[in-house]
Amino acid sequence: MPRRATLKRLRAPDGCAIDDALVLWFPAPASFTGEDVAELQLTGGTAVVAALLRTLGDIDGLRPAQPGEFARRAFDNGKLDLTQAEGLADLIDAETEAQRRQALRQASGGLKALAEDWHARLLGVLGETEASLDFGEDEEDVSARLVGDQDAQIACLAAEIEAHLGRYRFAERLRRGLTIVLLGAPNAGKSSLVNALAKRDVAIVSPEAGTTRDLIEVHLDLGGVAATLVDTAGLRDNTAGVVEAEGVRRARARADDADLVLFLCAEGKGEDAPPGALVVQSKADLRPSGERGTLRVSAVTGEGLFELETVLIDHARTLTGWGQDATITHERQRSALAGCRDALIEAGGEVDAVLRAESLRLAMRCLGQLTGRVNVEDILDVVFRRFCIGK
Ligand SMILES: Nc1nc2c(c(=O)[nH]1)N(C=O)[C@@H](CNc1ccc(C(=O)N[C@@H](CCC(=O)O)C(=O)O)cc1)CN2
Repeated sequence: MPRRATLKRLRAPDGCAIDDALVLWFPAPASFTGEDVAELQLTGGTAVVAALLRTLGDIDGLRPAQPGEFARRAFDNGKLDLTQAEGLADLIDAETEAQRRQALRQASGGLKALAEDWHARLLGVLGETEASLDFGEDEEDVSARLVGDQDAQIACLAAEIEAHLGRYRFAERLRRGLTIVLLGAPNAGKSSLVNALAKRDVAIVSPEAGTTRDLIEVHLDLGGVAATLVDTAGLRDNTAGVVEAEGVRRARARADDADLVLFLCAEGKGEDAPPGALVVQSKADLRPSGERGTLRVSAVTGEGLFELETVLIDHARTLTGWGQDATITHERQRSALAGCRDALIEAGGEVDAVLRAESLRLAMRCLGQLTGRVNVEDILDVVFRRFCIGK
């Protein structure tokens, strides 16, 4: 029965029972891929699955799907556009609430709908531009009025796209997760803080300065935003050996690329913190209470940890444009849309109707690349390779 779960005994060709399974039958075109799809939901277990795969493998024309093959077929059959396929891959990878929401919006066609609206409007302007080519000299008034109208429409489209492009940076950070690098002198208590924030022992701590040599990463969920906290070797110039020196070099390199640097200091006010770093005073239990406004934590007593987490969540949300519902989340999407915007700006400044029409067609081609409407085999490979087996 189409689209109904039915309990069936599965048998090998020789009649031997394999399993009692739920069978779902999705006749084309109402399926995920748009093709006929049969789903077998087995009891589970290694031997059951192996027996079924053996039996299916003996059937001519059947083979296991490649990674991304289901999504690719759905795309080829018009069930998904490229931005939806990207959203789906992100949804599968999503680890936090904000990532899930952003990915689901894209998977359910948020960007596709915008692109289709832009495409329809572009087509309208292009049609008018081409029509104005047919006006003669004696109809100059009409043609001038039409050009003014087209200019307004083109400028409006370019501005709308620009506004979406402006939020890309935030959405991209949210999708891949933030990198927060912890810097500070040896023995400032960085590893203890990492363990306290991770709420488990991930980094080795000892009273010995220079314990952490290589980078240690922990994943945090900062109020729905995914972040990787990187514990580093303490910064000192007279390192104990080549291994520690390399650790310090790596720490600085990671900090240069970080979205946020936390500078931890056990003494003083962090005067030697790099510019833009968030300064945190550690070992608060051993210090006289400091001035108001400075973040003070103690991994021993837990003092200040809640406040630090609150500040980190605040930063994480600011860095990822919390509540902005950005639509462009991948560099591929950004560059296609930037091309579209550039072509629109070009078209807007163009007085010659033939050249203007040419730029408008280029803008439409860029939109086609965004959604995959334009056939671009190399782009498709990159997008669908990301999926795991069975999707
Ligand atoms: N059993 C099962 N659960 C699953 C999936 C699946 O493939 N199988 N999915 C796999 O990702 C997700 C659901 N995604 C799906 C997307 C589209 C269709 C589908 O049949 N689409 C048809 C009909 C739509 C409708 O009736 O509204 C279509 O688009 O024409 C099914 C599942 C999550 N859960």
